[in-house]
Amino acid sequence: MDITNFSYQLPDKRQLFQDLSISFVPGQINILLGVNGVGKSTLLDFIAGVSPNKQAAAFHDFPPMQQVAYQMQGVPFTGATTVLQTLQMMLELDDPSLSVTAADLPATLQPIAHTKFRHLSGGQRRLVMLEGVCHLQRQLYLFDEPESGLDVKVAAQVMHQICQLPAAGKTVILTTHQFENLPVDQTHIALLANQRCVFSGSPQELMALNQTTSLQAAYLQADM
Ligand SMILES: Nc1ncnc2c1ncn2[C@@H]1O[C@H](COP(=O)(O)OP(=O)(O)OP(=O)(O)O)[C@@H](O)[C@H]1O
Repeated sequence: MDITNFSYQLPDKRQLFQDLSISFVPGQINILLGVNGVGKSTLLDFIAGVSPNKQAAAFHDFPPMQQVAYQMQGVPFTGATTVLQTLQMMLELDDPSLSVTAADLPATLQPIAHTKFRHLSGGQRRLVMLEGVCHLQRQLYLFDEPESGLDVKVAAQVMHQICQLPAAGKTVILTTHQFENLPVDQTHIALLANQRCVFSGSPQELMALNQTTSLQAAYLQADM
């Protein structure tokens, strides 16, 4: 899955990408890194097809929109539905005959199965959305800062859940600013800076390039 020579100007005429070429590895966890505002979420929007002016010629071998599950930042549900009703609605997107009960939910969600969304904390809302997105049957999963706002223990669980997807042949692209829980095996890193992709490779290659054994240190030393 490649993007080649992709340029994009924001509505206020600032150039966000200039001849951006970037690759993602199918069947792996692809981690999109870069400082705040570099364009990670915008790029996910283009990959997901939610940005209307996608320059199709620059995007190669991505699955069609119907095969993409996208967990955007924020939570798109109103407060009136319960956790179970929300997950049921998401399951029905794939197959109206599917149903979910409280007993099917992971232990973290069972106690809040019948709680309305408006009574959940921000972190709990994110957990529910993650659960729903992971159960959709898609080829490509996009997660925009899936650990943001979560307690360290829950964040580790979230990353563990996401890391199960490649074992089922799925491809993941995620953005993050946290390094603690990032998997280093079967992982591809793409680093955005200065309107381009300035590094593409494994975590080991990024660490070797910057002569460190810490991924976070390698990121901090990278040329951005
Ligand atoms: N609708 C919009 N109109 C104008 N500018 C926008 C719009 N959406 C995003 N931007 C700008 O695009 C730039 C990239 O934003 P984006 O959210 O893609 O960055 P990011 O790398 O995901 O940042 P963060 O790590 O903070 O989430 C930012 O400068 C932002 O202000």
